[in-house]
Amino acid sequence: MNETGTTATRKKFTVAARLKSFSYAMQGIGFVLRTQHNAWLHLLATLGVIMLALFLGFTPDDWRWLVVAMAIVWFAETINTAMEYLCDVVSPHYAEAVKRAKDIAAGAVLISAVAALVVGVLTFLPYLKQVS
Ligand SMILES: Nc1ncnc2c1ncn2[C@@H]1O[C@H](COP(=O)(O)OP(=O)(O)OP(=O)(O)O)[C@@H](O)[C@H]1O
Repeated sequence: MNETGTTATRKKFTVAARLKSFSYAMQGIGFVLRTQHNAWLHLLATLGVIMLALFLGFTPDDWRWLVVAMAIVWFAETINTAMEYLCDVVSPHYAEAVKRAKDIAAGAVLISAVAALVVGVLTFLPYLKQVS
């Protein structure tokens, strides 16, 4: 441990190190996209929603809602995946506490998806009324 009470060592700030850090984060997102079936569904929904919003000519205000709604789902999904991997390291075999942790993290994804759905419906509704 260092003087800040963490195991992280104090490193000098460099642009190269920040770029490397960014590339690790991109590797994490890439891994989630390649391996998580739920992420494939989120990706499909994200692309569908973006295309529909472009077609309907969303205002910047409405894009804001859409971006926030999509971001919370991706945020929850990536954290959930990280949690699952961590749980498997902590306890590769069945453990009641691991089941609780994984199910609660999955619940967070569900909450975010339902919230995004409500935001999406409320944002799209006025446009769809105009079209019909
Ligand atoms: N090591 C473990 N100990 C206890 N329970 C576990 C463990 N691994 C998974 N579980 C539980 O078993 C159930 C099924 O797990 P699984 O990971 O297959 O869930 P899933 O959400 O269907 O998977 P995926 O997200 O890959 O589609 C969940 O309730 C999960 O919490």
